[in-house]
Amino acid sequence: MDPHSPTGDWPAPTADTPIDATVAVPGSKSLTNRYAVLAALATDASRLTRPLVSRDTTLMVGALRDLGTQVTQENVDDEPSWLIEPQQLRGPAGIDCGLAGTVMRFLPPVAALADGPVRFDGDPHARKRPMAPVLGALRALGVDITTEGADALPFTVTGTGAVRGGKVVLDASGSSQFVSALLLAGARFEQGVTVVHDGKPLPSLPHVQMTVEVLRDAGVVVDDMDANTWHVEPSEISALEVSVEPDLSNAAAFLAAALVAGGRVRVPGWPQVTTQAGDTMRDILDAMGAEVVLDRDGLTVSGTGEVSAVDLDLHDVGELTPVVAALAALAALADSPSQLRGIAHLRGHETDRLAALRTELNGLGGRVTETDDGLRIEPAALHAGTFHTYGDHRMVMAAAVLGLRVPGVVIEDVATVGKTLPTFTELWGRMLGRQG
Ligand SMILES: O=C(O)C1=C[C@@H](OP(=O)(O)O)[C@@H](O)[C@H](O)C1
Ligand SMILES: C=C(OP(=O)(O)O)C(=O)O
Repeated sequence: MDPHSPTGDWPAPTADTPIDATVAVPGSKSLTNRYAVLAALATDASRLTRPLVSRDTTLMVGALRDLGTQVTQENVDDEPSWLIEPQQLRGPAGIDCGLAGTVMRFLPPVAALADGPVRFDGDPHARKRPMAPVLGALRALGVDITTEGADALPFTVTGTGAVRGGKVVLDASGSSQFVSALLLAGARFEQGVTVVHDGKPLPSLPHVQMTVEVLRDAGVVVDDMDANTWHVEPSEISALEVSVEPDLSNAAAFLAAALVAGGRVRVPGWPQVTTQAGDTMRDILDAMGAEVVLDRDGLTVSGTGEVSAVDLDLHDVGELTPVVAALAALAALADSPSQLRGIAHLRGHETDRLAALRTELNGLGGRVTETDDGLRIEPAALHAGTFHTYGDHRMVMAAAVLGLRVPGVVIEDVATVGKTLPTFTELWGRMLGRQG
């Protein structure tokens, strides 16, 4: 947590004039934590420039250190920079996953390569997040895992220093992270790994594509030609020398601000080509009435303050849902409801996001209903009130977007945004021309 960031309740600032701001967004959580895992499994030292420094990535670094990896965190030219030196992975260790899906899913296969027991636990709500498919898959590959109840946190992985590997079939309809987890460590398994997804459609596919791409960057051979099947060849993992792209999903709230308040927001360094799911925000904002321009300097979004209703399938980009739902709730003048579909798996995210968004938006006067696989948001005038955040960083971001237009929105436990963006309130205040 940034020592200067507010904690407790935070009155969300309104936007009294159109915005004209440039917002430099820190590095991607998903890329930072993938690179960190691969660096710990690599043959030599890796250098990550501009990694995200937040609760989720700090937990990842802490866990890798507990497993024996050396991580040196420095600031070079005012930017964070990490030197990650792989060592023989070892137990015993106790890993705090916090509420980070990437830590609780990506590290059990890494712990399986350690020599000794590694116990995993996390925040109270983390014990409710789905884990069974990845634990079952590891057991099928010969790994010893004991749980203390259901197949969820807390559990202990007892490695012997090597994993046989081979083919596993699992149902990853609850989270793409089950697949990514096995692929990230799979090159270090004796037979590599073949992962077959069998079940309802896999969510967040761009995140699996991101995993495949970072593995290829590290010299690993991955076959992803067939749908729902991935094969990782056994091999060494090469050291990485990478600069982390800005987190495009974290950029979503700032871009949304331009649409809601009118004016424009620029995000420098927006990649021309990326596997980040957050890139889809360009199309979503366009559909909601913004003007969106991507050029070599970055992304610029301009809006008039009017938000259009939308019917969107967010299956691939579920992490954008809270901010998109806030935008849809501000489409008060639209003559039709908005529908957000394909996101049943959000019930297993940081909190049950469908229930949380319905409850909190309705608490401000919204007319939101939950469907089997998403949300239906009818036009309604919103009013002041407290917006509860359930330990979910993206609930804070959604509430801040609402607060731009609805006076008197108070965001409960604003510090929870530190899961991925500890400097959120500071950046938000600066975007609005005020102190954060
Ligand atoms: O692998 C990743 O970095 C992520 C995958 C997605 O998870 P789900 O597939 O569980 O939605 C995404 O929502 C999460 O924010 C990050
Ligand atoms: C679902 C998310 O995170 P996690 O990596 O904890 O699953 C998210 O950031 O929206």
